[in-house]
Amino acid sequence: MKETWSSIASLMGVLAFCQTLLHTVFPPELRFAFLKLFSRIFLSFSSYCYFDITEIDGVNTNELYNAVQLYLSSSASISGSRLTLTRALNSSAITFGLSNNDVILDTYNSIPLLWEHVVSQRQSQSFSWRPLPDEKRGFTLRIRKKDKPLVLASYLDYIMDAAADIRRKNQDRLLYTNSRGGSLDGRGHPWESVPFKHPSTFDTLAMDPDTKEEIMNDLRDFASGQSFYQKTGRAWKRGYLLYGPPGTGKSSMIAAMANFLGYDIYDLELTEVHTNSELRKLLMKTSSKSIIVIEDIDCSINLTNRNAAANNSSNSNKSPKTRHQCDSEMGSGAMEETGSNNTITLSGLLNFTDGLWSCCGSERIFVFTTNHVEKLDPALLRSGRMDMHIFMSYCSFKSLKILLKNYLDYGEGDLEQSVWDELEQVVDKARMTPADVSEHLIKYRRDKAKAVRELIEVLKLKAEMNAGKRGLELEEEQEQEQEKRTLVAEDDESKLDLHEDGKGLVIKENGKMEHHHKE
Ligand SMILES: Nc1ncnc2c1ncn2[C@@H]1O[C@H](COP(=O)(O)OP(=O)(O)OP(=O)(O)O)[C@@H](O)[C@H]1O
Ligand SMILES: [Mg+2]
Repeated sequence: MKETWSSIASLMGVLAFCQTLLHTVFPPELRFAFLKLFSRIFLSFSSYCYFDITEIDGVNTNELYNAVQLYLSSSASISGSRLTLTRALNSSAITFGLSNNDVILDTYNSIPLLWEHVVSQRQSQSFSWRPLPDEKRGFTLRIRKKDKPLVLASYLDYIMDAAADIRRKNQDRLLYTNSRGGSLDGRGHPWESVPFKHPSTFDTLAMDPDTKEEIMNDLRDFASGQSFYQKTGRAWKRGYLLYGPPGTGKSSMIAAMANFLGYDIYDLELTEVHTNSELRKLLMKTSSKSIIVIEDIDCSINLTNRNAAANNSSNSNKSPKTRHQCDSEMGSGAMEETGSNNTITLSGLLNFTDGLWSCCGSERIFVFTTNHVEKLDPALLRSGRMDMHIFMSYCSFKSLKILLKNYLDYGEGDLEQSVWDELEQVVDKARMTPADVSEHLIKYRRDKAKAVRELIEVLKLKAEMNAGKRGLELEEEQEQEQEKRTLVAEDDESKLDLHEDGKGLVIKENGKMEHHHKE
């Protein structure tokens, strides 16, 4: 018995010695290693496993941390009573997040997941190339061990996607331009961006409501059609061609599309791009969920001569050549044809929108605008390339109603029926663009009644002018017809005409008639 006690006492002594040794002799790193060992033993008996997602991973910012933060900020079931509020640069919305050391319960496929936001003070820094924040932040995810495969397989991807969506919704759209052509900046980007705050929406757009609805449905189907595009083996992209006279709302429509879908816009200035490969580079640097716009496509490039273009492109594909070589090979004829020393070709552009390269991202919309659709090559118009052709026309009665509602807040019952009738009668004949009409409404918007009166006057005037013009055109046409007829008659007279008229032979030559009586 005495021996047992003495052995216990000696064991205690050893333990106490170990503890003192641990605190005095062993450096903190070793103590930390011991603690880690103990926690590992503890965890091996626990039915949970833990994932740490730290804010800074080595020297890089951990993207997953930001994504989790955003994702959790969208969750309404935050348990803590203290929330952190943030507003990012260029953002119009405020997001809230978990406060320090707060927890939140999430469920995914009916599996419970517990998130904890762990914040601790960073120990005084040794030398570092990059100063680190004073606080060490991270999320710890606790899940049941048996759910681990599912979380690793899809939950984290789901969080990344959800965070990207939230970011897009919170952040203002961006408008990118390639003002430097296709050349790259210091960070290897060919695009420059500015926040895009165009107020145009489908509500403010004056056009036929049925067409508008059709376009909106088309966009909706496109944005939610990932599985459809995958199933049918098509690249997830769509092309729209907007055509019509200047001031009919083509650019406004693009802005409305971007605002409707929450996409960024890449405004491609084709005249600044010099080669097909530059064009391809630009395409590769566009992000998904974006609208790539080429305005006034008929003015940007000579798009009518596809064969010549194809030859040029195949020439330039054979071996890399300098611009100078290429230009001299193209010869002055080609230069005159394109109007500049641009070597972008129609086939290059078609590859850009349609070829294999167009699939290097997904969920992208191409929009081309033109005032002269008849000038475009049929290759550009064939279906599959430009899926929807949208004609933006002069202001119709339906469009006018939208403009009156938006600018003057005049609905159906706010004006007398006779006024509506008057407007309806003249608006089509006036052939005024929505831009002209809205200019008028803005001018007199302080006096609404006057605005409508003035508008009717202008519409009538334009309608008369058009009718006059049409009258003049008709007169001109008639005159021309008359001239033609007289020319034909003169022509007929100049011919030799022989016929009998009962009394004898009549010879008609160059307008002169001779009678030869029968003997
Ligand atoms: N359909 C429309 N609905 C509402 N506003 C319009 C419409 N069309 C034109 N506007 C007004 O006219 C202005 C010019 O329109 P916009 O720039 O969209 O015309 P566009 O068709 O792109 O012309 P262009 O062919 O010259 O580029 C816009 O700022 C907008 O206020
Ligand atoms: Mg425009």
